Amino acid sequence: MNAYPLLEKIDSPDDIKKYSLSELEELARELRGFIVDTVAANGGHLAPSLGTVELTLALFSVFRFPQDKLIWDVGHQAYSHKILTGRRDRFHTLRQLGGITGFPNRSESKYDAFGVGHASTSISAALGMAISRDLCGRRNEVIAVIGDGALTGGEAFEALNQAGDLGKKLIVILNDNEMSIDKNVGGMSEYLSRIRLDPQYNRAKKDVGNLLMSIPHIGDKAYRTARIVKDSVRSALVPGSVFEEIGFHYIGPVDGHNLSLLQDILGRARQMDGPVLIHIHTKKGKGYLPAEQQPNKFHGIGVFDRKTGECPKKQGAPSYTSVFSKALIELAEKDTDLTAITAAMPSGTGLKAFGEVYPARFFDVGIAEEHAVTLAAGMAADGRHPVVTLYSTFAQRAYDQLMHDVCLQNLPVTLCLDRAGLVGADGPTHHGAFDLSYLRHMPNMTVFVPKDEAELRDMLATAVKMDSPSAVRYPRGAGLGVPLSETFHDIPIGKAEVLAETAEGQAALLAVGSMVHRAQQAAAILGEAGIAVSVVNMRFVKPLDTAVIDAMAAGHSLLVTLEENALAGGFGSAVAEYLMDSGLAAKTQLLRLGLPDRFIEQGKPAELLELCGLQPEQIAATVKERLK
Ligand SMILES: Cc1ncc(C[n+]2csc(CCOP(=O)(O)OP(=O)(O)O)c2C)c(N)n1
Ligand SMILES: CC(=O)[C@@H](O)[C@H](O)COP(=O)(O)O
Ligand SMILES: [Mg+2]
Repeated sequence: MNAYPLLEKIDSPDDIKKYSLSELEELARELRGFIVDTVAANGGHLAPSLGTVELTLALFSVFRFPQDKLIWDVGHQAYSHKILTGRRDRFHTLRQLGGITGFPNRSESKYDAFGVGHASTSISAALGMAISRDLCGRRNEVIAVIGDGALTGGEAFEALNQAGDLGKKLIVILNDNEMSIDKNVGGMSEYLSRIRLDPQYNRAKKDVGNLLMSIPHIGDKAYRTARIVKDSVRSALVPGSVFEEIGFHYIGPVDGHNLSLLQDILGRARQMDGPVLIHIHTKKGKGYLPAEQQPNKFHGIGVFDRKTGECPKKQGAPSYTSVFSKALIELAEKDTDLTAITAAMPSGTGLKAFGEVYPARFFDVGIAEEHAVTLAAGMAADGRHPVVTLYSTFAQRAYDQLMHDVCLQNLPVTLCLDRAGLVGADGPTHHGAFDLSYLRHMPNMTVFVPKDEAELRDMLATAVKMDSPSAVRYPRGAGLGVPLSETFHDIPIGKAEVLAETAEGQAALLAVGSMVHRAQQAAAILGEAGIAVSVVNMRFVKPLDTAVIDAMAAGHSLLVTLEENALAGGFGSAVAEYLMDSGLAAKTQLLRLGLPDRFIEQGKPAELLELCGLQPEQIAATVKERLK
């Protein structure tokens, strides 16, 4: 029997316009079933996408895409959008190598108006499109959908600020599900809950007609006059007055699962002049009980059993994240100056546990990486030692804060970069491919790269004792399963560790982080082929252990650098610069292995490493070829 009879008739969003309200409600059920089936098999962002099913159907039934432009913030809630825009038949390849990507992507579909993955960009991009439209004299609509979590990001406020001022026709839909990945934080989040608790919302839920009446029509003079008279009493009483005050028409809060109400409101918003903000209230995980009950777990999830919602039990080595989490708690017991800062990723970075043990020293700043780093700089300037833990990819946001606020003032802030290297299914928006490149040129910075989870503990302990900026970068997922010591050992700053040295070696493999173990495996393969190579765990990208490079250059004709970072400007570049500057380049060959100068696609980490030629057999073959 066909499980998705309505869905299977949809080849383009225009088909949705033919469906009656009751058919659309049935279609919403089918979409949810289809999404749960696929994510159970592939993993993905389930709970956010289940919450936006009615919104997507309402948008597609009211607007004309792709002439009208729809920009999803983060894009992790856009699975219905993907399925309804010609990608249903390929949706089973979601997040797999060569398959449908997990986020809207301009090269994947003409309906994906803007590529996303990092939060809080949608309103800026939408405003840019609205300005461009007006410059060309076109009349299409531009719509940004942003979550309450993404609204904590500074860029969203910067865009609202300008959009309210410019007065361009623009629709912003605030999808408020009372959650970021974890609990949402901040004054804006509190403000949104006050609006939801406003008796007017509860009245409006019962009396839809009244809510619709309150939406102004084009040329509604009384409304305009009321807006111009900035009456403080009105400001205090009218929900959404903050948005009104900066220049938006505010509509809401609206039940985001009431399809006909959404259709009505979107239809009216389309008729309005100027920027409009529609505040909808939705449930994260809507329609799939395990996700409704545990929206955090089902925000982004691996494969799971559709019937029970259970994930396969994790076996094997502890993750780098969990080793980091425990180590920081242990260190903070003795060092009461340590504080910990996350930008909306307490679970993902492992800092949630720190917050439970040391609530007064833990800070979740929302999706605000820039603020997180300068906040840390402020604490450090006043005598604390903050540990800012960010995903490598999101730390890109805070480049200037690291440079200008932390390094320039030589402040003792430790940046912990989780998910460094290739992350897998999230793809190019999320790979931590560039941190060694963007940290290496910051004066005063020390960059630690642990080869395994035991070294991560020791590097963290060493970094938090420093009185200057430091960064520790480690990969997503399980460690190598090495034994963990009960105590911490200092790692000498800037000193590499020689793991294997051959007197008559032709090549020396100089590796950092995740590539150290692969270098050892490659060395074993080469050894079996009768080629003896030395292996060095470089440990630091800055300062570079130039003494070890000198020694390796003296004993080997070929140096090979290995890193899970972009080759452009990364560890290998640092070695190349040193060889040139020291004159060693004249007699020493250098082979740099790492991530090529392109954005790496999504896929399983092993598949991606293979694409980049970084699996041990490939490394061995490349070295062998070069030695010829
Ligand atoms: C710059 C940046 N920092 C952190 C993240 C990780 N992240 C992805 S979704 C999300 C929460 C978004 O919450 P919200 O916008 O309310 O969407 P919801 O998941 O609740 O639908 C976070 C923190 C990100 N994508 N981009
Ligand atoms: C959409 C987003 O940015 C996050 O949900 C991210 O996908 C989490 O990644 P991890 O699964 O590595 O925690
Ligand atoms: Mg949310």
